[in-house]
Amino acid sequence: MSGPTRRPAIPVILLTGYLGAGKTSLLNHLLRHPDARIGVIVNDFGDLNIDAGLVVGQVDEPLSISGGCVCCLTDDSELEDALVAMTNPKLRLDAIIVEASGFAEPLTLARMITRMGHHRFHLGGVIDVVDATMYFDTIDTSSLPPLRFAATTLVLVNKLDQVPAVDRENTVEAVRARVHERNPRVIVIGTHHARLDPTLIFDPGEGEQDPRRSGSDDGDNPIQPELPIRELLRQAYAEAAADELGDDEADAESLPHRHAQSVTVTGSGPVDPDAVMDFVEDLPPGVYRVKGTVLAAVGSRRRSFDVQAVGPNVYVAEAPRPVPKTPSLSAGNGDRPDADSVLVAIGEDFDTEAAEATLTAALNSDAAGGLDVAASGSDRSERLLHHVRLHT
Ligand SMILES: Nc1nc2c(ncn2[C@@H]2O[C@H](COP(=O)(O)OP(=O)(O)OP(=O)(O)O)[C@@H](O)[C@H]2O)c(=O)[nH]1
Repeated sequence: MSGPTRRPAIPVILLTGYLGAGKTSLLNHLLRHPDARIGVIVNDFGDLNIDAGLVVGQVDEPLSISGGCVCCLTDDSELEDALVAMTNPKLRLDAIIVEASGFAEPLTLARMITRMGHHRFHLGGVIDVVDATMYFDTIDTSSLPPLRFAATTLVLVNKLDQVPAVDRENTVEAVRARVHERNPRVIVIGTHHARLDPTLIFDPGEGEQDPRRSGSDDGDNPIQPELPIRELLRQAYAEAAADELGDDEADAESLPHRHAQSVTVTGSGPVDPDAVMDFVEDLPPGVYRVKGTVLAAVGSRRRSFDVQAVGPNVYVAEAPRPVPKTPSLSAGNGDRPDADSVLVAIGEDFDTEAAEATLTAALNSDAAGGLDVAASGSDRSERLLHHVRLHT
């Protein structure tokens, strides 16, 4: 999305949840995705329980790579060094997931990542996994909803297979209501075995496709991009997962199994930056992510910006080159050779028509004559530029 000299910042996703809720299951599920290249940081060495077959190398090495990377930290102060190391373009990672121990406080962790403010990575969301059968006995036991949801962007109500089929919807709804009492912007999704559609939280294969992260022009110390055994391991795990389902398959089919929805909108000419920021700073209900590139008038110049939002976290960076001629942002968006800007909104159960209408207006304000760019371009870019300054 951005130019040849600037590498896109990698999203850092925090994975939190009460003991045994399903954090490791989610991690393993994401690692199994055939296109995913995920860096993993586990800050509790003793609890490391990632599928060993998906991890190559010794766990006490600072970095190792196959389907995913593992860096085990026994000390939180090492976190920033590990994150910086994982942004090495040779690793071509799509995302870095930090699995916190069961007792970690999401708010504190989120603040820690944000404070680091490193332009090579940014907070890409906080996922909290809760156990559908234990939620009201463990993390939500007082009259006030848990504070942890203030920092959360996505809650998985996991282990729904252990709830009678007739009660599943109500169970998710009860958790959703409590979470929303604390933070109405959190997306709440029911899962079993933490089977989450990965496109909700990162772009599988994005790091692989991005030549700036390939390091291929960098001859020394190459890291083998793909271990031959990787595919075999994925097949083995896919078969194991099928066996695990076994006779429960039919029942599992009746479990909520939703996929992410997405809307892709393009625009020509400079966007209305304020309208874009209105959208990304206050995402409509159900929209979890927004990503793309926009062309904006800043003073007398036109500049392109990479824009990302995950829940309440907004990330904007200057894009040295405009939107690619063939955006590969989302399935079904097709070729849009004339686009100056493109934004994709991703979420679950959201009003796609309303989102499309709002974004279309924001990205085509010039054509609609609704914005006098020459007169107001600079002022209207101020919020956009403010976010850029936060990461430089
Ligand atoms: N029946 C059922 N079991 C699950 C589900 N998700 C996870 N489990 C099981 O629950 C146990 C705990 O899951 P983990 O993924 O290890 O949970 P965790 O949050 O990483 O656990 P800690 O690291 O101990 O905090 C494992 O035995 C999983 O196989 C689910 O949706 N349904």
